[in-house]
Amino acid sequence: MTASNEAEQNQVGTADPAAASSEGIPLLPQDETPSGSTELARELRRLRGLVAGSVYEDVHDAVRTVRELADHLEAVGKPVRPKDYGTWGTPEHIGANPAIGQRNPVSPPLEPVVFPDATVRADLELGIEYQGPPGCVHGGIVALLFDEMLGLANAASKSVGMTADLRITYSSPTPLYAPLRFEARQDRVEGRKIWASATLHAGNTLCASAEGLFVEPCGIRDHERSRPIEG
Ligand SMILES: CCCCCCCC/C=C\CCCCCCCC(=O)SCCNC(=O)CCNC(=O)[C@H](O)C(C)(C)COP(=O)(O)OP(=O)(O)OC[C@H]1O[C@@H](n2cnc3c(N)ncnc32)[C@H](O)[C@@H]1OP(=O)(O)O
Repeated sequence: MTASNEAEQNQVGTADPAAASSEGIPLLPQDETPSGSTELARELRRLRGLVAGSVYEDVHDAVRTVRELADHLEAVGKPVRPKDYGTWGTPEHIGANPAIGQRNPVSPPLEPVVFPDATVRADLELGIEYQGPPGCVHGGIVALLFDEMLGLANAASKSVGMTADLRITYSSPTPLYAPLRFEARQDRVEGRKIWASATLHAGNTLCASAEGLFVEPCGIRDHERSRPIEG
């Protein structure tokens, strides 16, 4: 197997939509990492919700504990730097993503599934740590998740690019602690330009919709695909 084939095999977001049932199949692998990083991120997500969503009389002991934990992790961890990935979409790259990264406590995380028509869907609930207006999801968080969903819809359709233009229409407040559904699809491709669109519903209510233009970076195709994209 060539290096670029191997890199492509390891890429996430490459599940074949044709293999999906009408229930969809996960677009990204949802494996627990043997190291426990996924579990660590899950507990830190809990902490984010607790810290953002509560007031405490005295947290000095908790501060000490968390500081010791951070010192320990800093001492024993091996940093994963962008220049080490070699390519886009590897577990090391995607794990740190703020929308879908299983290693990133900032990510909800989105757990997208793909359907045979290459539509990508993600169901989730968002808590207080994502709040904008009282009881509602922050508009910037909605934009982040739309950007990711559009990117994933492009990945499912096997042509991807950098976000060049992202337009969001906020139609109705997006509620916290309510089942939300994102759906995204690639609409068309012309040369290096890719258009995709998405919706966000809470039940039957359309909360927001998005349209994005993505531009395929030079050097992402074929044999050059595993070349890192310089930002
Ligand atoms: C990419 C490979 C991925 C592989 C992954 C596989 C696995 C997937 C797994 C997981 C998916 C993860 C998904 C992540 C999602 C997150 C996405 C982001 O957050 S991206 C960061 C934010 N975006 C930027 O930082 C861009 C900054 N801008 C640029 O770098 C450039 O401006 C760029 C690349 C967008 C275009 O630059 P130029 O030099 O390559 O190309 P020019 O010639 O300027 O434009 C090409 C065509 O596009 C139009 N164009 C460019 N920008 C436009 C704009 N803003 N509005 C309208 N048209 C625009 C131009 O008019 C031109 O059109 P004419 O060919 O003449 O018809």
